[in-house]
Formats: sequence, structure tokens, C-alpha cells
Amino acid sequence: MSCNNTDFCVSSTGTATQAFTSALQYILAAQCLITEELPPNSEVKDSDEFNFIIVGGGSAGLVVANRLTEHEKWTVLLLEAGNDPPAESYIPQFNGGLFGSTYDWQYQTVATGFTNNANLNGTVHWPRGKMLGGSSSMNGMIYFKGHSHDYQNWYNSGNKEWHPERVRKYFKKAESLQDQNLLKDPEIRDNYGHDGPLIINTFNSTLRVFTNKILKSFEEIGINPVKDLNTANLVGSGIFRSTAFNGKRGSTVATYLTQLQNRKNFKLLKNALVTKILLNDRLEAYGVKVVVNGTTLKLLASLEVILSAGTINTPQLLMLSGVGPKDHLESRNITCKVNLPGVGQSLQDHLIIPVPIFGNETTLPYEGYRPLDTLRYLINRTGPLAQNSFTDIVAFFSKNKNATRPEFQTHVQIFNRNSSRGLAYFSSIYKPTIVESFLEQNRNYTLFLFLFNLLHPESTGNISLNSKNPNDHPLIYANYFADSTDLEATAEGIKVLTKLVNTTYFKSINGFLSRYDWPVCNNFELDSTDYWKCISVNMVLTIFHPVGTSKMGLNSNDSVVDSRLRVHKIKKLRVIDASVMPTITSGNTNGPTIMIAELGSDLIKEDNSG
Ligand SMILES: Cc1cc2nc3c(=O)[nH]c(=O)nc-3n(C[C@H](O)[C@H](O)[C@H](O)COP(=O)(O)OP(=O)(O)OC[C@H]3O[C@@H](n4cnc5c(N)ncnc54)[C@H](O)[C@@H]3O)c2cc1C
Repeated sequence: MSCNNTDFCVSSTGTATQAFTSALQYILAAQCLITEELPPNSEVKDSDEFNFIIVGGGSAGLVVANRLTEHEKWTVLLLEAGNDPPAESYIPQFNGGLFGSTYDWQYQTVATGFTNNANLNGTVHWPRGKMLGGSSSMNGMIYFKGHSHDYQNWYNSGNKEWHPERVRKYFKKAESLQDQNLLKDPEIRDNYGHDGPLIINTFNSTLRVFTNKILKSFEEIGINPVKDLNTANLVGSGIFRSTAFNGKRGSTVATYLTQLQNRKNFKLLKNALVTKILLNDRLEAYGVKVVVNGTTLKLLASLEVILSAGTINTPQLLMLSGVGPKDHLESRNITCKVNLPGVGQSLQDHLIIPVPIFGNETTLPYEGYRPLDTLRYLINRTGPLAQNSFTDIVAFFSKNKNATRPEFQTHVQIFNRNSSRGLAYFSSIYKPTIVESFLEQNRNYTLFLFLFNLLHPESTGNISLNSKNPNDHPLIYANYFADSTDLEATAEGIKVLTKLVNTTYFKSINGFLSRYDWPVCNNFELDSTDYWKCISVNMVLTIFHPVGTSKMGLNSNDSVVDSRLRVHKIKKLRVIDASVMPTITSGNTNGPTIMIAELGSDLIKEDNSG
């Protein structure tokens, strides 16, 4: 249908046609308001010098860029391998829509044969954002700050900058809590910051009736609902806070970058893949080699180079630059400039096991969104598109009900009967027999999929180079369940969760646990410890929280940066991103990464204020 008035399918004297045309124009214009207008590439020439060069404009990198450019005399260049985020990044419902696209680095773990035999290719997809905002531009927008004990552990192992009280101050510096209901509660109000760039809010879920029923079920099995899990130090269940506002994602682009983009001392290059850190004979970092739209440039930093390329790319870049385990570098024909055995090691991640409870729930709303929902979103940013694609509740729990630091977490996904989404989810990950087990039950029943997660794994993995080519994906060994205590804990934790089938709500919908058809597990009794061990090993996935590959610590034999985030044995080089975590935090890692970047930026300011 053309917008010329004569071509409309109704006869009109003109007034109606004009009204329809202007409505269509309004809608077309409204889509342009979804994305942010971001700065174009700065004019930068070969050998240009800046005070600071930041590699990677993700969750951490944009925070650092924002904080360093507050110092008007410093020039700061941010180099980002990706481009501006697309519309799908801003619309919360499409949070999974960037997987496998050019905005995703599309990493896969190495197939070892020990785990993941039920997964396609025996591997786990590890998406990572390749765009401004990095993974904060494609994540689930869940906001947790970790548990105070997590930071106490960091501090106790010698990282003196990271006392839980100091960490708390930097979370608050980042935050601006905007949920008006929660702000009325003095304890919650006090637990958050109010003037920071990072807007913290709550989704207005269209599934609230159902999520309330599930929260009630959690309560019946002893996981009590609380008003705000961050304030309750992650004990209990509840609605999570989200990094989204006005119906849109609040990535570090929408929060930190939009604030800083007009500062004259800020320079930006997108589509800029850094391939090497330049080190002189005194082992000082003095710049980087970067490929921008096919042209290689050497860019110089007079004060510091800061690596914020994330848990996979930061160690990759260190190793490509000759910093890492000597034997490994030599095996890839790279001259070792600094032998740091810890680079790429100590990898931790939150694994997930999808635990399926089916039930006869017939009153769920339409799954996904319809054209009217799209209109509603374009007009006032509400409805299903303004919330993420899974439910906004989680539970933290332990085997011991009195534990004050949780061992496990679960997210909850609901798939209607005959769910095309469910089918897409299972068939993009698992081999056909697993998909069949889902389809068989989902024909008649709604699926409540509990994404069980082990919060403090003992197993560690590692990242190594496949080759010295910077475009080659590094090798990711996730090593889930390499330590058998993780498998034991996972199976026990899942059995706490499966008690949900006996709660009032799930009984009312004849809820039942369903077996995955995976031959080697079929001899085990459903819901037995052995059954869950078998399923866990064969079907384990990630909830996308890799950390630790440039771990902070005192000893350069096993850690990469000191507690001021300076790379051991090298001057003027820091790492500020999720890779510096000495141990993984409880809960989702975006908030802690932003906190690290806030605190790390102040460390840079302190160390360069002379
Ligand atoms: C799909 C998904 C869902 C998630 N859901 C949540 C959630 O709901 N809540 C939560 O708290 N956490 C979540 N996380 C985890 C969280 O987003 C990450 O922990 C956090 O974003 C890590 O931040 P970072 O700065 O370390 O890395 P990133 O944000 O990934 O940033 C790294 C940046 O560096 C760039 N880069 C890499 N290499 C180079 C190079 N050589 N040259 C130039 N640039 C480079 C990348 O393109 C990227 O922009 C999720 C993650 C993913 C991937």
C-alpha cells in the first residue's frame, strides 16, 4: 500500500486518508527514537598520541572512558572492535535476538567429550557483545551486586583495595535507583545510590500473575520472597532489578556513553580491532596496534593503556602481545616478553542446567508479541516488548536453609504449549532426542523451565590461543565439572528446586517433572542424584558470566594484575573488566563489572595525579 492518498483501500474524501497517512508517518518516525544517536569516529591518524587508550567499549570500558574524561586535561581514546548497537539491542524483548549475529563474537567452547554430549557439536555457545556497550548491549539486564562475602574473600586474599565497604561505595557511585515503590522503603533506599549514571529499575511484567504464583511456590519450599534481593544480600527469592528504563535497555551506551560523548577530550574509534599492545624494552606499555576498517594504525598512550576487552579477549590480547605463559606463547611462535603463567587461567563461569517442570496452565497470555504490541511499544514503550524475554524473578538458595551466602540461583523461563520459542531454544542448543523430549510434553503442557545455576564453582577453565592470528577465536576450555564437588553440589541443588512440583500452585496445574531422553541417563530414576548428575554433565550450559582470566592477586605466578589492577611486571598497563575478578561473584556479573570499572577509574586517577 502506498502512502499516496489515492491508493488507500477505502474510499475517502481526503480527511480519513490524511489521518491514516500521518499515523503511519508517526509510527515510521517513532522507530527512529529507539536507538541513541552516537558519536561518529573521531579523526585519528597513525602515531597520534593520547594520555589514555582504552581497549574495548563494553560494560567496563565505557565507565572508564566516562570517568577519565571528567579530568578535562586528559585526552582519552576508546577503541571498540564493534559498531553502534542496533535497534534490537535497545528493545528489551529482543535480548536474545543478537545471538549469532555480527554483534556477537560467537564464541564456542572446545568440545572435550567429557561434557555436553547432548549439545550440538558437543560445545556451548558463549555469546559476547561486539558493539559499543559490549555484553551490556545484549545481556539479560538483570542487576545484582553480588554478596558481601564475595568481596570479603577478594579482600582476605590480599586485594586491599576491595574491602566490602569500599566496594559498596562504588556500587552506589554507579547507581541511580528509580523504582518509586522501592524508594519509599528506607532500608532499600539506603542500599542504592541515587545520582549515578546507571539507572536501576524494575520491569513492568505482563506475566506478574504467574510470577507471583511461582514466588509463592518458592516460599512453600523455604525460599522466602523478599522485596529487594540486593538489600537482602541475595538470600531469598523475588523480582530482580533491571538495567532498563523508559522501556529500553540501559546498557553502558545509554547510560555512561551518552553522558560523555560531547566532551572534547574524548575520542572514539569504532570497528577498531586492537591486535597488539606495544611494549618497550623497559616493559612499559606505550600504545597499541589497531586495525580500523582495514587500515593498521599505531596509536600512542603517554600515561596508560587500559584493557577492557572482556574475559575472553583481554587475555587473548595479552598473549598476542607476548604476555602470558611462556611455553604456550612459544608453542604459537610468539616471543614471550613477560612470562605471566596466570594469563588466561582461573576461568570461572556460572553453569546452568535447564530443569523442566510441565503443567496444565491454560491462562497464560499470548507468548511473545503481536502487531498491536509493537504499535504499543512504538507509541509509549510499554507492553511485552518493554520487558525481557524471560520472567523477571529469580531465587537464591542453598542446601542448608539457614545459610547466609547462597550456593545456587535459578532464573525462570515459561514456554506456552506448542511454543515456537521453546522449540527454537531447544533446537538451537541440543541434539534431536533432547528436542523431542521437550516437544512430546510441550504439545499438551506449558513448560516452566528453571535455569539452575551453581554460584561458586570449584572447577576452573582456561583460555589459550589457537594461533597468533588476532582474528582467530581463542580456545575456550570451560571445564565444567572438572572438580567433582561441583557435580555433587549441582545434583543436590537441583533436588532442592524440584520440590516445587509438590507446591500448591504446581499441584493445581498437575505439575510434573519430565525426563530428558538421553540414552546414557535413561537407566537412572527420574529426580535421583545420579539422574541429575548424568543430565548435568551431558546438557550443561552457560548463563554467560565468564570471569577470572586476568585474575587480581598478589602473586605473579598465578594472578595477572595487582589489587590496583596493574598488570604484574609491566608499567602503564592495566586491566579493568570482568576478567580481573579473583573469584566469581554470587549472581549476575554485569553490576560487579561496572563497580570494578568505577573503582578502577579512581585508582587510575589516584596513580596519575602528580
Ligand atoms: C547474553 C548475555 C547475557 C547476560 N546477562 C546478564 C544479565 O542479565 N545480568 C548481568 O549482570 N550480567 C549478564 N551478563 C554478563 C555481563 O553482561 C558481563 O559480565 C559484562 O558485560 C562483562 O563486561 P566486560 O566489560 O568485561 O566485557 P564486555 O561488556 O563484553 O566488553 C568487552 C568489549 O571489548 C570489545 N573488544 C574485545 N576485544 C577487542 C579488541 N581486540 N579491540 C577492540 N575492542 C575489543 C568488545 O567488542 C566489547 O565491546 C550477560 C552476558 C551475556 C553475553
